[in-house]
Amino acid sequence: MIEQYGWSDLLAQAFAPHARAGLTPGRVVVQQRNGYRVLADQGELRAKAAGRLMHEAGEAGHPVVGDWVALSLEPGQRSATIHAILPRRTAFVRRAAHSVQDVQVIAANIDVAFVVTSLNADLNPRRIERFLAAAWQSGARPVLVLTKADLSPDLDAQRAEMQALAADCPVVVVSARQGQGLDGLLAHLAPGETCVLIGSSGVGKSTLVNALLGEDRMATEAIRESDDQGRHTTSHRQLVRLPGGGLIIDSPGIREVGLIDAEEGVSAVFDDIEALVAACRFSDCSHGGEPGCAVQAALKSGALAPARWASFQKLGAELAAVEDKAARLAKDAKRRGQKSYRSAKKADRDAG
Ligand SMILES: Nc1nc2c(ncn2[C@@H]2O[C@H](COP(=O)(O)OP(=O)(O)OP(=O)(O)O)[C@@H](O)[C@H]2O)c(=O)[nH]1
Ligand SMILES: [Zn+2]
Repeated sequence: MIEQYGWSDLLAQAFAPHARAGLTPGRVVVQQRNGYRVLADQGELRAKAAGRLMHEAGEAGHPVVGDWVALSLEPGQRSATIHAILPRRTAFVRRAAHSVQDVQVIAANIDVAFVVTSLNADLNPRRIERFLAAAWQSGARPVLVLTKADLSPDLDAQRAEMQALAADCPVVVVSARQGQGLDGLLAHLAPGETCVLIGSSGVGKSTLVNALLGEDRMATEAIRESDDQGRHTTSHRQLVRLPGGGLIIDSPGIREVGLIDAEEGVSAVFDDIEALVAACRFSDCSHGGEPGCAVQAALKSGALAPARWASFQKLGAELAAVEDKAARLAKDAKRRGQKSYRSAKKADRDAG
């Protein structure tokens, strides 16, 4: 069962200590105000996060849709407790509303981000760039999707303009209305991989999701109607299997992820990582194994997804070329009264 939701040998390896502790793997498919629904080999279960997990982890360490988790099952009941989250491969985050330091993870372990824009209206390059940046920063592979091809005044010119903007990322053209281009879009999503659709309101995301779900959508609705809990959920099902074997996460939060922090620009999406870097014990930490490295700790706990860290490093290198980073870091370190790793090492040597 869980293989169909993207379970892999790599995940099984990461899960091994939890398996030895008698826990069961599952994937969070729905996040509700008062709990979760989790897909395990036993089927879909209601789940609550263990108090310890909620208290010990910051907000970024709370389970979200797409997370792989370690569960204990209540015998005879269709409910479970989440004890741990496996390290996230990728993650969409935004700053938590109540705090600048804290980040909120919206969804995890997404392989492909379809950035959707429609061909009937004026194309907005800045907005598309922002959605593409949000996709890159999550660690997912972006694919630019041009919808409503049937309404395009000049398809070839628009496609060329968008391909130039999207650089290396693939561009696909679809018309959900005419049922065109869906196979080309799905070609970017392997079985067991997870995708999201992000983009502005009205560009045709819902229409596209419905087209991709096809007949399975009916089955999804039927499952919800017969929900034996007898309670209607306010949030719709968020992680769903597509007929072709891919998976899709759909929720209002994820759809608009690229619009968050628009004012501050895309670099604001990396605030959480900058806070981690500032929390390393040494001001010149290379995050490559020094003691007291907050980045390595976050990678290990799963609070920071490796692909996000890789994107940050890539962008960080680019930023360093345009601003005097060294001067800024030195100033920051002085303000915090941090010791440099190199000078601490030297002091150790001198003392010993
Ligand atoms: N002509 C044409 N219209 C389309 C196509 N796809 C979607 N539409 C129409 O565009 C409008 C908006 O589509 P939605 O799917 O609701 O857009 P959305 O991106 O989900 O919007 P939000 O739910 O606000 O995020 C609807 O009236 C659709 O019928 C298409 O391929 N061709
Ligand atoms: Zn570090």
